[in-house]
Amino acid sequence: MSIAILGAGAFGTALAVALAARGPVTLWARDTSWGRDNPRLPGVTLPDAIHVTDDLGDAARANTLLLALPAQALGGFLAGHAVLLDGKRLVSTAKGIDLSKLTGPSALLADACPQATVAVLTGPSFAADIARGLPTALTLACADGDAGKALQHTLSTPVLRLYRTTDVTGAELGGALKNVIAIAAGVVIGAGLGDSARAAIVTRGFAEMTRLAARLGARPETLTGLSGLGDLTLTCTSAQSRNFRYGQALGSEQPFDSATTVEGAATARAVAALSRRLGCDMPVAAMVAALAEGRVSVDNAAEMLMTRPLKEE
Ligand SMILES: NC(=O)c1ccc[n+]([C@@H]2O[C@H](COP(=O)([O-])OP(=O)(O)OC[C@H]3O[C@@H](n4cnc5c(N)ncnc54)[C@H](O)[C@@H]3O)[C@@H](O)[C@H]2O)c1
Ligand SMILES: O=P(O)(O)OC[C@H](O)CO
Repeated sequence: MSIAILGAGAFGTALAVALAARGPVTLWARDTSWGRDNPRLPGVTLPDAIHVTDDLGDAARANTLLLALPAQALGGFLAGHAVLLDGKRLVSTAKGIDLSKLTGPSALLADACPQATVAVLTGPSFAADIARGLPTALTLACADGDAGKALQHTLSTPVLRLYRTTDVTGAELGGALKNVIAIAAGVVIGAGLGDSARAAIVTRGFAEMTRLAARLGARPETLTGLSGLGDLTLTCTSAQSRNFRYGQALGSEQPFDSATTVEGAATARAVAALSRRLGCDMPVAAMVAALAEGRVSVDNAAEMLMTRPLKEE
């Protein structure tokens, strides 16, 4: 099985390094001027088994293509290149909800490439950890059980352990929504509101993650698995997380580098729109969207969440 990774950001590059332990991998980037040392993944020199190219036609000759692009870039990329990708095994690593279509990456792929086998790779995993060969467990979600099993075997290594599910909706929503809650957790810590408040926002955030996922047809056990609770735990507790750090900057009114990929900010806006459409209460996500757009202050956001009507858990 030939494998290519489309997108040489931190995660695409780390996956290439991990999979190169099993055999040749092609890594496609728009700009390859960095040679064998990608500034998106500092301290890692690419092994020889990785063929780096800026020729998408060359990369798309592989039969398994991992799309490691940010969620808000995926739709535009597919609009330009779907014809090269259709009929392949396509695996998205994006953790977000597309703002214009209000869908996850699997629907974008299926719409653009109707003959493709579509899957999602998600779960708790920092690119730097994967590139260092640290043990990591992920979820491979594919609606076609047999195709999912084949992909699980193609993409697992001795240190990259993939579990599989057919619940693509649940897996991709877990990955998208945890980024929103991680921003909220970062805000709490950045604003000095304390660890107890962080535990509260993560738990209530998880409640609304499961509520929205259920409304969209996800299975509850998927949300308590690696792709949901697992990734929520990682992202809300580690300063390695860009979403968490962005939240910390918001909470402490510090500047944040706008070139950093922070999937949860756009996804919070998408979730706010979805929650209005579905009549599904998502107060933490709504507050993250308002904070990211500068519509409320941190003090007001905390007060609004704490003074909502009292209710059962
Ligand atoms: N970094 C991680 O630890 C990690 C872990 C798991 C999942 N993810 C997810 O993987 C996705 C990618 O994240 P990342 O960390 O690699 O981001 P990144 O910011 O490091 O890299 C994004 C890459 O996408 C490229 N890109 C952007 N728009 C493009 C376009 N239209 N066409 C071609 N290339 C384009 C950029 O040039 C860049 O190389 C995100 O959804 C993220 O949530 C990241
Ligand atoms: O750095 P973040 O916040 O994008 O998180 C990276 C991964 O999604 C963690 O699983």
